[in-house]
Amino acid sequence: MIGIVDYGRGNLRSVEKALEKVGFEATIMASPAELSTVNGLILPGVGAFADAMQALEQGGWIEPLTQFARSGRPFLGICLGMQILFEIGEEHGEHTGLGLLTGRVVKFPPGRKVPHMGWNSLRLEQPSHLLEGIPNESYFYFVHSYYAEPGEKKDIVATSDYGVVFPAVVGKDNVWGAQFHPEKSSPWGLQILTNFGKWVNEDETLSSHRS
Ligand SMILES: NC(=O)CC[C@H](N)C(=O)O
Repeated sequence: MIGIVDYGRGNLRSVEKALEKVGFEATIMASPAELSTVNGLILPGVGAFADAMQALEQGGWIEPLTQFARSGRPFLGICLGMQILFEIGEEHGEHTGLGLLTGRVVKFPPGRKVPHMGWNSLRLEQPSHLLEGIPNESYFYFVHSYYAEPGEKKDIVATSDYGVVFPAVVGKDNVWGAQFHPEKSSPWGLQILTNFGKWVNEDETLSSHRS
């Protein structure tokens, strides 16, 4: 079972529907107490960095999400949900993120229209389970004005180019993020959700972290 974190800032239904479409059961979770019942987690997000972190804090999510990431179970952040995986966000001042990945989230430099909105292609930087079967240069749907600058280059799995080459997919161990919206990026976004769902089903860390 895949949990979708409901902290009042997400495109929850579209993520749930997309997962169902590709044959995976998902549950929208309004409380961190439910984290013990899921084998994989999706953190969606729409809006501003600090506001999302505040909403997570108010909902009592921060420590439980950190524990979940430590448990080794698959964790995927989408769009703003990916950005807040990092240590610092520069949207409207500097704000602390979840710090599950090292690095910061910065604004696109002047000279291009923001938000970067619409379809853009992906360049695969390294092989990964999450992007298995995704051809190089396939298109995904983006809406964002900020992008991640990971502290570790090896966490960059795929990039896109919007005048500046930025990470479109990041990942380290079990913690992954997509700057685009896989749930709105048929057909290849659905392939990514399929890969994630398969990974969740194959993962066996839940039983050892259930206590
Ligand atoms: N679409 C969004 O919610 C954007 C997330 C973030 N505020 C950004 O601009 O990058």
